[in-house]
Amino acid sequence: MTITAARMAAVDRNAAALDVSTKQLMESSGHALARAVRDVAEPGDSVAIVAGRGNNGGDAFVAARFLASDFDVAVSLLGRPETITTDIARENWAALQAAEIETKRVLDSTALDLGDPDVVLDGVLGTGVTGALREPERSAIVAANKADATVVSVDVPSGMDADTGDVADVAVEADRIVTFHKLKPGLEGRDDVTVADIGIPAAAEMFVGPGDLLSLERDPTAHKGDFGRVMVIGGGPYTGAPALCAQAALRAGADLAYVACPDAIAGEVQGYAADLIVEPFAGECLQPRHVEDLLADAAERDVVIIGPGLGGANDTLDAVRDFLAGYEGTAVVDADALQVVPDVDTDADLICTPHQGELATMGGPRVDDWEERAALVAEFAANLGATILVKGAYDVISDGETTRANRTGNPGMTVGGTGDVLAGITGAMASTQDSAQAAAIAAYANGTAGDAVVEEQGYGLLASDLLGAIPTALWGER
Ligand SMILES: NC(=O)C1=CN([C@@H]2O[C@H](COP(=O)(O)OP(=O)(O)OC[C@H]3O[C@@H](n4cnc5c(N)ncnc54)[C@H](O)[C@@H]3O)[C@@H](O)[C@H]2O)[C@@H](O)CC1
Ligand SMILES: [K+]
Repeated sequence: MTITAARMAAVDRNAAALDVSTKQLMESSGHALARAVRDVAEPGDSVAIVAGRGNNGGDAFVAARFLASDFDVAVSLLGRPETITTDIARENWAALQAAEIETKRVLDSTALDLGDPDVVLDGVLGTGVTGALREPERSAIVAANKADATVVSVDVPSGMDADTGDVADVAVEADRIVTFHKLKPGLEGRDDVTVADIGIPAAAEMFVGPGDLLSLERDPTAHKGDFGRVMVIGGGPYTGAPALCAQAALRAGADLAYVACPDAIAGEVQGYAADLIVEPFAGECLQPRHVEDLLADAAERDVVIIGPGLGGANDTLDAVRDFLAGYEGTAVVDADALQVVPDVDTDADLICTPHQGELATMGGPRVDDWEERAALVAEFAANLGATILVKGAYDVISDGETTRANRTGNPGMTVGGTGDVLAGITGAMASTQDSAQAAAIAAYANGTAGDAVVEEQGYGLLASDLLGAIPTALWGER
């Protein structure tokens, strides 16, 4: 199992939210590095530590503190201490000064002199490298490769892309690599790598947390359409459900939300919100005769959400079946529409959002213990070939490969309509994220919105109260 740089940053942030700070992780990283250096060095050997200004360098500062009593340690910082990019790395640099451990500042590429060390510890660049190599980092990498020393790299050999293993320019030729938490994809197949457990709790990966929202950062050059055109197919016996769902999609950042609904209720749906683009079809409920037109419209949109307020009439369910059979994009399936999923033959990428009763109707597992449920839902999702988000006190999300759980939300959210809101957020997320991640973020944000509303006003929450709280849940405090 490997982990990408982006996922690692998310897990790190989730760990911090679980009260395991990045500084604690850095301490573990530095300790693991010091152990690796001890394995290749004799007491009294000289150890040249080359550190960049990010957390990769911070790990190396910690290692220096662990090694200084038994080795001849000298730390070279590539740049001025004021320009160290993170507080925790800067604090660990300060700790070296306070302990009177030998440090040097390398202010230009010609100033780096490693001497003739027995060991070089390479903390120049880790997973945070971006763009072409700059100075003095580039020269430091070249100097490390020239040294007649055993080279130990921190996390990844500096200059290498951790996700791909690509070296665009030069990279440190490491004899040993100590990587943290999990193997990085770019290091796969090498026999010189140690994976160090740095104390990240399993919960930081299992439970959706604020780190999962890091992928929602927006590029300032984005334009209309980049964040999704979401189409809700819903309504008939109910009018509020599709309107709530489509509004939630907008609050979750979709650019445009379309509601395809029977013309008998179209005016009512539009009346709830001017922001919606209502596209009526003839009659009082969805029927097979509407499917051809809906498929043509859906092909122009990024994501479809089918189910909210549709009802469970036989011909409506037939229409859902026909629609999914002909659709090839991403579809969030909710409410009555869920029951057709097990026997539909489709090329669509489905995200099903059942509560536990609906999951049982689909032929899925019904167990009380959430961890047991998670394992069974993963199996069920794999067999179905779909992503499933099972709503509950602990929401479970799985695409059969990745399984997550969500703990946000509260008993006030058992009120009608919150599921429509969740489906809407899921649809918006699915236009920029892969399906399992979209569902995970949606569950987290929906619950966070509900928690914010209840904190402010107490119970008595309406699903429509959630709408205004969605943006802060997604883009507020990280
Ligand atoms: N995410 C985690 O959970 C943990 C990460 N840790 C360490 O943190 C590292 C990632 O730290 P950061 O995100 O601070 O990033 P890095 O330390 O990998 O690199 C960022 C620094 O490099 C400079 N830089 C970036 N691209 C450059 C280029 N092309 N040429 C020259 N300089 C360049 C930046 O200005 C910045 O100073 C990991 O590799 C690992 O060593 C550990 O501290 C423990 C926990
Ligand atoms: K490194």
